[in-house]
Amino acid sequence: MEAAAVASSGCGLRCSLYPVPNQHRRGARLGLAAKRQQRCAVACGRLLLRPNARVYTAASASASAVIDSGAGDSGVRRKRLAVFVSGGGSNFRSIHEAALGGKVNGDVVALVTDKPGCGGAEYAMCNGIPVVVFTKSKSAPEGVSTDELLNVLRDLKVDFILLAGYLKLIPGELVKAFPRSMLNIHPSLLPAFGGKGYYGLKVHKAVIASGARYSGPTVHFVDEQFDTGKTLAQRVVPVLANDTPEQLAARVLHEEHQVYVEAVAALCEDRIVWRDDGVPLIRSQTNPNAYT
Ligand SMILES: Nc1nc2c(c(=O)[nH]1)N[C@@H](CN(C=O)c1ccc(C(=O)N[C@@H](CCC(=O)O)C(=O)O)cc1)CN2
Ligand SMILES: NCC(=O)N[C@@H]1O[C@H](COP(=O)([O-])[O-])[C@@H](O)[C@H]1O
Repeated sequence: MEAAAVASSGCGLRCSLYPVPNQHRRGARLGLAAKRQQRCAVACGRLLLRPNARVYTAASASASAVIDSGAGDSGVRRKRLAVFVSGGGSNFRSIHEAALGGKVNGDVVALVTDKPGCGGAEYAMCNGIPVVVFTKSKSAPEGVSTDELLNVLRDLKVDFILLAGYLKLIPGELVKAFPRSMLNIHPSLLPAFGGKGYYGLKVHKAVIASGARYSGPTVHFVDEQFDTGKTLAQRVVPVLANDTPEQLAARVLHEEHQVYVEAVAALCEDRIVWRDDGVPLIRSQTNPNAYT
């Protein structure tokens, strides 16, 4: 299937056949865009391309144009990020904006989703970020397998994976392929209120029902199970006497946007230090002897 067609992306923009110059790029643009063998299912508006389709899209061109982004002022190489999203994607957006604004020493080079119609995927398409549908399902037959996804991530030279409201279990093969390189954000103070069944508003309902007086987001490394990887950062918010789950969710989400960007900034500046007992710490940007 040739993607010479141009799809309306539903966001007022149209996907073109050229790289979209809205990523924060410090390195040379190599202009490798040309026709390439497409390994992934790229969603461009309503046009969903199957694996192995020979395509020439804004998304693939845009991604392949940033092969070597080089080192920034800090001397630390700019990192390449894949963000996994199932929903609205506000954490994804805050990370993308932080990358564009220079707060994060990295570029979002792919959005991976199990829900091609979600807000996060729409935002990616509107911003020239390739969308990969993972995994294949009845509702997303254009999805890729784990092996195909691994190939795409290697192709895109992804350094780090960031789960941001992604609701499916990450298979062991993928976890193993990105050791100490995959983060998740969870909307409670883990290990409380985590694991299968705890996602979105269900978490906040359970927190309120428990009578806990404090909650807040946890950023953690991803292991093979839901929410059991090592904690990297947390923020605390009060649970108020008359809170609804929606009110608590909004208070926690506000903190998520700050703490995830700070954690990703540290990751991309190589400021994560692993203590001998396996606990990851963040080295302060301003004081190299201070850790949180
Ligand atoms: N290998 C890992 N995969 C994922 C992790 C992880 O830590 N290790 N974190 C989750 C995110 N997560 C909370 O942070 C989470 C998401 C979803 C669920 C859950 O119970 N999901 C339901 C399906 C919901 C849906 O599709 O609508 C289910 O699996 O039955 C629990 C925790 C991301 N993946
Ligand atoms: N267990 C995973 C989980 O519950 N994740 C939560 O889903 C929301 C996604 O919002 P967003 O799509 O606006 O970033 C966030 O609150 C995130 O912590």
